[in-house]
Amino acid sequence: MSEIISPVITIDGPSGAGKGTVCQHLAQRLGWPLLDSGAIYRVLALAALHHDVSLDDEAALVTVALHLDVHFLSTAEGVRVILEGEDVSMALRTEQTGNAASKVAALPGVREALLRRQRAFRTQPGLIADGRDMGTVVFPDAEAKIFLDASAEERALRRLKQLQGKGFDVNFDHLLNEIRERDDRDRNRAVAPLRPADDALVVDSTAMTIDEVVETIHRYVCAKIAGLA
Ligand SMILES: Nc1ncnc2c1ncn2[C@@H]1O[C@H](COP(=O)(O)OP(=O)(O)O)[C@@H](O)[C@H]1O
Ligand SMILES: Nc1ccn([C@@H]2O[C@H](COP(=O)(O)OP(=O)(O)O)[C@@H](O)[C@H]2O)c(=O)n1
Repeated sequence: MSEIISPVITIDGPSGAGKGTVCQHLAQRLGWPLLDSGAIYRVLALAALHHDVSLDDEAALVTVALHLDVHFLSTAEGVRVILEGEDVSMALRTEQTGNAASKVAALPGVREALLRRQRAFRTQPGLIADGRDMGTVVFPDAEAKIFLDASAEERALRRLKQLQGKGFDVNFDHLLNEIRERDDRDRNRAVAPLRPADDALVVDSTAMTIDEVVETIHRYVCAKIAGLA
């Protein structure tokens, strides 16, 4: 009996480009589940801190990655992330955690250790995968690949408003520096660097509203799935 391979839509791009927002809209429209791969790297960074593992100790981080005890719970208020029985949903979204995630994500052994866990999210009727290397490494056979970008200044502004809305005390210059530092690390690492897949649609959202981005990507994805694009 031949195995049925579920379709995947990948949305990759730098921090603050709008990947999570677009993925949530697509998930609602298509009724497909989501993989937030960045959350897995963030959880690993938090687990390392909990266990006093240094963010450059590759061997110890691989062990933590292989035994990660994490659950993603869908609730009316959104997804709650439970690490080793503790709700870490708030700590997960800080820029410090994002920065720590990008340090552990640069280590080849860590990426290899998390590959199978990410691929296991592939399911019927299809998967929407959000990250940095979804279209290039994790799901190279995806049906539709999108690389969503925006200027660093626009992304820092979006992040500022988003974090302020959640009650975090943040500052634009600091966020811009952190975004640039993280972009640099993600784009220049040796394994699975942040870059568009050769067959990705590149969307620059700097001057686009959320609705415009969602419409553009939804239209492209539908055409791809129907075999028209
Ligand atoms: N095109 C857009 N214009 C204005 N704000 C946007 C746009 N896309 C996303 N945002 C906002 O920017 C913030 C970051 O978006 P998010 O989807 O979390 O980005 P990412 O997942 O790429 O890091 C959110 O508050 C979101 O509402
Ligand atoms: N597929 C992925 C997803 C995230 N990451 C790393 O994890 C960090 C946090 O990812 P994220 O998607 O949660 O970050 P934001 O785009 O939400 O800021 C990124 O800066 C990357 O270094 C990765 O290397 N590969």
